[in-house]
Amino acid sequence: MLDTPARAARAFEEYFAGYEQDPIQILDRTFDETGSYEEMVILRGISFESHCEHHIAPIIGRAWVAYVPDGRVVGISKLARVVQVYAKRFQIQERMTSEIASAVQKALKPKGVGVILKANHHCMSSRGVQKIGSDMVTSCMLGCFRDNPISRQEFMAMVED
Ligand SMILES: Nc1nc2c(ncn2[C@@H]2O[C@H](COP(=O)(O)OP(=O)(O)OP(=O)(O)O)[C@@H](O)[C@H]2O)c(=O)[nH]1
Ligand SMILES: [Zn+2]
Repeated sequence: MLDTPARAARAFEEYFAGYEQDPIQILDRTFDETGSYEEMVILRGISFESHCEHHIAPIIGRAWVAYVPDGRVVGISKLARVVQVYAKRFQIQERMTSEIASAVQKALKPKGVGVILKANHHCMSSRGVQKIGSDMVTSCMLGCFRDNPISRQEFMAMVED
């Protein structure tokens, strides 16, 4: 175990690398050659690994990120990168959900943004109350996803269990 302190420090640098990255900058490059595409764009099932800020235990889950563009779209990998940046910080799931939605809203100024996260909290399974198999589901709906039930339903229908 002689090398463990240094190894653990390097691992923590990876776990929390998201503090060095700016989500708005990631979303900065947009494309307006959309061929007048106006419908919803959804990136489904983006896997993430985060750590809860209470126990520094893993939070393992998936994210669904949707937006309705208003004249411009972003490279689709950038949505996954934004999820990754916020995951690689100390988190609670509620804040991570709203941070992702706010970043997409701020950078793209779309007609609306929807974010759903489903995750297993290891602080609840490997310790403490020791409940395996329950996941936590959180959502943040902005713009038309908040105001228009049809947009919200269209998004929810794309989120498989
Ligand atoms: N709402 C929310 N709670 C979380 C999240 N991650 C961990 N927690 C909870 O944070 C709480 C911290 O509660 P404390 O009572 O201070 O800690 P604890 O004594 O270790 O609590 P137990 O986990 O119940 O043993 C626990 O209930 C965790 O389940 C999260 O992302 N969102
Ligand atoms: Zn925890």
